[in-house]
Formats: sequence, C-alpha cells, structure tokens
Amino acid sequence: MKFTEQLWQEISPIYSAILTHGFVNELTLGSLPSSTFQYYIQQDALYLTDFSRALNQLAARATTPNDMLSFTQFAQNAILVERALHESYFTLYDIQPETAKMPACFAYINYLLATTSLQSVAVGAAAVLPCFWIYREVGNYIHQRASQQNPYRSWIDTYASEAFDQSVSQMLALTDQYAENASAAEREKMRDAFRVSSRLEWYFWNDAYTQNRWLV
Ligand SMILES: Cc1ncc(CN)c(N)n1
Repeated sequence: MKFTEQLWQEISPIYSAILTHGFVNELTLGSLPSSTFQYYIQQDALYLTDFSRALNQLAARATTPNDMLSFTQFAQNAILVERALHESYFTLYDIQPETAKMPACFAYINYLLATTSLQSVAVGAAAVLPCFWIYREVGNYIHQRASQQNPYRSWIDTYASEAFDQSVSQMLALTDQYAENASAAEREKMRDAFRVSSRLEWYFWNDAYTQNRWLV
C-alpha cells in the first residue's frame, strides 16, 4: 500500500465528519445561506494567500529542480486559479475583502507556515496535502450530487475539474516520493502533519457554518 493510501485510511473518521458536516451538506443541496458562504469565501481568500506562501517556502527549500518547479506552480495556482473563483463570488455578493483571520483560518495558516518553514520538506508536504486531496474528494462528492442550478456551481466545478485533479495527483506522487526517502521517525511526523491539517480543514468549514468569531 502506498504511504498516501495509509494516510487516507488514518483520517477516515475526519473525512466522514467533513462529508456529513452541515456546510458540505447544504452546499451540495444549494441551500447554504449566502452569508455563510460569504464568511467562508472571505476567510478562504486570506487562507489562499498564505497557503501560497507556504508552498513557496517548500519550493525554496526543495532540493531538486523538479520539486521546486512543482511547488512553485502549486503556489502560483493557489493565487491565480482560486483567486479568479473567489473574485467572481466577491463580485456576485458585492462583498469586501476581510482583513482579520478568524480562529480556524488563523490556526490553520499559522500551522502551515510554521510546518513548511521549520520542519523538513517531507513533513511540510504532508501538511499541505489535505488542502489538495480533501478538496478534490469533497469536490467530486458534491459534484456527483449537486444540481446544475446550484448557486455554488463554479466552486464545485473548480474542485471537481480535471486541472485540479492533475495537481492533486502530482502532489500525491511528490508526497509518496518524500515518504520513500524518509526515516521511520520522519514518516511518523508526516502522518501527524497530515492528520492535523485534515482536522483543521473540518474546523475551517465549521467556523464558516457557525460564523465563528473571536469571543474575546
Ligand atoms: C481551507 C482550504 N483548504 C483547501 C483549499 C483548496 N486549495 C482551499 N481553497 N481552502
């Protein structure tokens, strides 16, 4: 079994919790209140900027030109492709960019930036992997169930697209390659990083669903 297949097995309860979460359920049905989606998209715009920074940190620290190129392309896509999607929703809902990261976004991004700068590239790669993989799986899951009239159709189509699928496959191959060259102790850290980020994906959707804000 590939290392990444083991990773997926280990987060199975977290993935199930994501699929059954009210946010995903209502997004699929198209009944998610636009205010909930607006909170999500505002936080996600902040997330994507720093996610791109985290990928650039991996690019700077990767040892082979091929790996550097892959991470650089992922970093560029996070800004260009996903921002285009975001901007269309910003225009549609006439919303202003948010400047404050709410708790889940704050925790997730700080975790990614710390891990990609202070841990090995292998561990950093495992930490960013859920951002690719979970979105592809959730995107496909929703795509199979959502109607054409779903107001969140362009979001769904982005993450169920062939282009996104290709970058996810590339990221999976990269992670397996790092795992092959890693020690047992390092693979353990990769597992841990993958699990933490997967959890934070759940929290990210949960914050949007509950419109969570700093209480103090
Ligand atoms: C929080 C989050 N995680 C992942 C993705 C997909 N790159 C995203 N847009 N936002």
